[in-house]
Amino acid sequence: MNEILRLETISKAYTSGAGRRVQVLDAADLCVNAGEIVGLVAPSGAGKSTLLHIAGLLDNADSGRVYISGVDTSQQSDRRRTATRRNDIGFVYQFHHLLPEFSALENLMLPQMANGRSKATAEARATELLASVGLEARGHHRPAEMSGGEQQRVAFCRAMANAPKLLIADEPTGNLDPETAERVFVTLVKLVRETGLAAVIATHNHELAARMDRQLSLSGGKLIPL
Ligand SMILES: Nc1ncnc2c1ncn2[C@@H]1O[C@H](COP(=O)(O)OP(=O)(O)OP(=O)(O)O)[C@@H](O)[C@H]1O
Repeated sequence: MNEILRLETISKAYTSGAGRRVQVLDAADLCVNAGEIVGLVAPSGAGKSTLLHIAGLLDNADSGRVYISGVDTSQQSDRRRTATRRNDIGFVYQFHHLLPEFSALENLMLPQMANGRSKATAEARATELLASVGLEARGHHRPAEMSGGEQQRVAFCRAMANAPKLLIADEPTGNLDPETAERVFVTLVKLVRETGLAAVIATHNHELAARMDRQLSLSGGKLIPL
């Protein structure tokens, strides 16, 4: 088994403005292998986004450890962890967050060039990625010139642009009508399967979650199988 993500006894609490302490995660454990898609289905406020932010190295846990490909990121410097996040983790959110003034191709080239790829190499990969989601004809369109489903497929490609090992997706189809959500979800699964990524996908959609390899929920701050 090629373990990509391991969370060990992750705890996180927030203190509200009124001084009330909310223990969102309480010694949560998770292990995801390469090629595995894990669905995270839990009620609103259960802590899905908090967990994904910690797993994606966007936020720190109060205690516990996050391993990416066996490396304990809790022991890394901030700089090193930022590099791990940029190189090894791709993110998809409910809203596409593409840069509005740039074309689809440019949106896929920029993160690669920021990681040191040449313009020509970045463009070749961007073109290949767009073709893999059936959007070869949309490369020169800006986000506003594409449908919601197309925008989200470009966002998936952007998450894959730097060939990450781990994909973190927070409600990736939450903003789409059911039919488009279905089509976009199929594309996401195809991309993940082709690349052998490990993926953690939070969704409110039980039907989509049922088609992932494993489904987990959050209860009392812990991850439990569904
Ligand atoms: N910065 C913060 N300060 C205080 N409380 C917070 C903060 N961020 C999140 N919370 C609280 O932590 C809990 C978990 O939030 P989180 O966003 O992780 O839930 P979620 O499961 O992703 O919810 P949703 O499905 O509605 O997006 C909620 O009760 C939320 O109000």
